[in-house]
Amino acid sequence: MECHIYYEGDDDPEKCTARRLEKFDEATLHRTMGRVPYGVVLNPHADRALSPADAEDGLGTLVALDCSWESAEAASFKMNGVHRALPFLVAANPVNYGRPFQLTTVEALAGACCIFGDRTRAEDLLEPFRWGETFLTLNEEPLRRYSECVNSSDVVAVQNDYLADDEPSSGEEGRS
Ligand SMILES: C[S@@+](CC[C@H](N)C(=O)[O-])C[C@H]1O[C@@H](n2cnc3c(N)ncnc32)[C@H](O)[C@@H]1O
Repeated sequence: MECHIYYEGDDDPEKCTARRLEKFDEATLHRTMGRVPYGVVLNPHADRALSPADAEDGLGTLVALDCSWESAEAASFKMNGVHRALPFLVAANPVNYGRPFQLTTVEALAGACCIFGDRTRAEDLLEPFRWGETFLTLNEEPLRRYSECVNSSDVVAVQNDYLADDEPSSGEEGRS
């Protein structure tokens, strides 16, 4: 699975996972939108959830946008391709540990590889990060279940199990 990243360069370079992926030859960074190849674009604003059915449409290419979350608005995702949102997965990085949906670029790419059944590629992507393995451990069950789905509707049905578990039970709201 080829990984390409459109790099905005507006986030803390010390914590930027895209630059580290480039350093370890795991992804190609692009600073010009026109150079980003066609592929499955990991876009949290997309209407449809990523599923194994998208693997072929992306022609073996995954694309992410590396920028700060402040600038990751819908209009920023102008890359050419099949736009898909990742289903419920939790972050393992120290900044957003345990938070669902708001993943780093490497977590998003690795999660997508797992959903496409390419666990080895996911492990290679996460290898340069000290918390990389934790991402796979934390999300072991949902990643396996998503990878066994046929299409986006199935993925959303599985996701609903985790969303229900993630809601605070009555009486817990407001507790610190
Ligand atoms: C907003 S950037 C933040 C990058 C962070 N500064 C880093 O160093 O990794 C994260 C990117 O990963 C992808 N991504 C993260 N969470 C996602 C989700 N829930 N669905 C789809 N793509 C997601 C998107 O391409 C998004 O732009």
